[in-house]
Amino acid sequence: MMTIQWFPGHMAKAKREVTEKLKLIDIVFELVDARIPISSRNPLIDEIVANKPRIILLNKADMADPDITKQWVAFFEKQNVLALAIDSQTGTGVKQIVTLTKELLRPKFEKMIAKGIKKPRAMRALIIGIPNVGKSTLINRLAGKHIAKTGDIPGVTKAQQWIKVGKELELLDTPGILWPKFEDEEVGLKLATTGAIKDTILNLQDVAVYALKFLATYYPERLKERYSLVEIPEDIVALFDEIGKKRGCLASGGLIDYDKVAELVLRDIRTEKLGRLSFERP
Ligand SMILES: Nc1nc2c(ncn2[C@@H]2O[C@H](COP(=O)(O)OP(=O)(O)OP(=O)(O)O)[C@@H](O)[C@H]2O)c(=O)[nH]1
Repeated sequence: MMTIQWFPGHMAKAKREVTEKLKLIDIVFELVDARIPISSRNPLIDEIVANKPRIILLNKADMADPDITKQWVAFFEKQNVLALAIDSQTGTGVKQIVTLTKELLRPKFEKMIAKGIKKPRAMRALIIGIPNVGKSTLINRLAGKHIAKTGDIPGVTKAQQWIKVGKELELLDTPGILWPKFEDEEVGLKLATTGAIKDTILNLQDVAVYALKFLATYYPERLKERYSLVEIPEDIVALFDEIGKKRGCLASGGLIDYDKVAELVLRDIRTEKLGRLSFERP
């Protein structure tokens, strides 16, 4: 996983690169994290993509709360944006991307045929998303074999290549990478909780405090069960203490090691020890 420093110059360059790629394609697959579908979007995406047909792909849906994901799909559809829950790692939902794309682009291609083009070219698509959202994994999944390297270095320009997805669809081999809205503190905390940004960027204890408060509010039963709590203490330090005592996160002298507690809780969240969690609701 890469940590990208998004300086204003980098942002301008990323935007320029995506804008260039947009000229080549018919449809955008906007990849977001199903657990945080708003925080994992680029703040300027609507402006940048503007009039291109688009499908929002709620990736890593295997890790998200299925009921909440359904609500998100309905939320986007209410705004006239097609949305689809997928799991790029196993391929769940991925076939539907092609079906939806065909439906969405049919009018455009029927027009081409009406103009006398007998054999229209393949439909062309671009995957766009913030770092670590699963772009390379999805490209590999759509390609059916390992073409794009996962963990590719972002921003390295090379000749544009098309990857065939069946007969009717082609995908640009390099995805569009855009930055998240990380000037917003809560967005940063959500990105860190889900592991989208490196743990060295934010204070680990701050992230765990945020995550635990969220769990206490929205998933109290799972929190109790995981850490064998009879009640969830109101006070966040007391909650850290309880979890630390139960799990043996101790420093010398028998004191609770809060960094260890934070690490443990975040690891548990990211490895689904508390089940499928969504950190954003419509
Ligand atoms: N559980 C789950 N994990 C996924 C899914 N898609 C991708 N991942 C994992 O998420 C991590 C990031 O995936 P990548 O495909 O490298 O993400 P990317 O968007 O190409 O990342 P950058 O190259 O940093 O821009 C990897 O560990 C993947 O295995 C998914 O649908 N479900």
